[in-house]
Amino acid sequence: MEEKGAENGVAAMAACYQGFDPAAYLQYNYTPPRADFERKDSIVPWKLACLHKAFTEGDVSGELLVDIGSGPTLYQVMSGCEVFNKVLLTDFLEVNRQELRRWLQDEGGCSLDWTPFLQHVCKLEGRRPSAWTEKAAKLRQVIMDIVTIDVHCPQPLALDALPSAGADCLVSCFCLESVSPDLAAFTRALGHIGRLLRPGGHLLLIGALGESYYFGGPGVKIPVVPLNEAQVCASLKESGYTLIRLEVYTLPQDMRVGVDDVSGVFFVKAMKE
Ligand SMILES: Nc1ncnc2c1ncn2[C@@H]1O[C@@H](CSCCNC[C@@H]2Cc3ccc([N+](=O)[O-])cc3CN2)[C@@H](O)[C@H]1O
Repeated sequence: MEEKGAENGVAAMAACYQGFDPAAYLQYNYTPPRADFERKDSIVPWKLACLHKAFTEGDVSGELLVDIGSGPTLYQVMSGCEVFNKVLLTDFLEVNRQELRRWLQDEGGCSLDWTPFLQHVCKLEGRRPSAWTEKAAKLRQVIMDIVTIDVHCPQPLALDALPSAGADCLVSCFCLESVSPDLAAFTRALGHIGRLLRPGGHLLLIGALGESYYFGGPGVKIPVVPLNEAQVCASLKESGYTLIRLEVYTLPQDMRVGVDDVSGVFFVKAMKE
């Protein structure tokens, strides 16, 4: 019976995602105030700083970085693209893969201008902001593919998507808790993506704390499993990771803009045992 329940929960979640609207989602979360590069307490600069530090502090290296559940966003690989010469983007929905492909092909039609994000990461790297064009070119050069993923499958990617050695590093932002009907499914998904990572490889995980829903488009209310820090740490341990660092950002009142009920954001750097 338990297995049947789990399958039904995952199928119901997949149905919720049919109304996901990448352009609306980007407007809700990746424009001011949540993406305001002039504000010290804005969420996106905090996330970019966590990722920059994690990718550049010396212990993360290798060939292949896989982004789990990319959605329609690119910010999560803007630091990693300087460390890995192969980056694989993944998402469950074709509409998101198409959004990413439009940026990759650089023929216009993207729903969001990523320039301010690229400029901010250049500043974090001590480069002049005008180097954003070089960073965009670097990103387009290292992204090898944009493929389908389902984190609820024990084998989340197609068998030929990865070399047999696995990925050297995984990054995943706001995906697992937003696609899992409950904590058990979240923990199982962590285990499934862990199988894509070589032993000793790193996981950089960003997610929502205390979130029970978010809008994936006008009127598209998607349920989320509300997590606290202790649950995140316990799930990582149970799924075969060693925690290196956990950082938490608490949303100021004016970052709560009605598109979700997030109370905080966690950043985890962990290593696969
Ligand atoms: N089975 C599956 N396997 C893999 N990916 C899947 C699956 N199902 C759906 N997906 C894929 O996963 C999805 C990823 S977007 C999920 C959005 N997460 C919640 C949202 C995000 C957000 C952003 C920023 C801030 N903030 O404070 O700045 C807060 C928040 C909290 N609300 C989507 O791309 C879908 O396409």
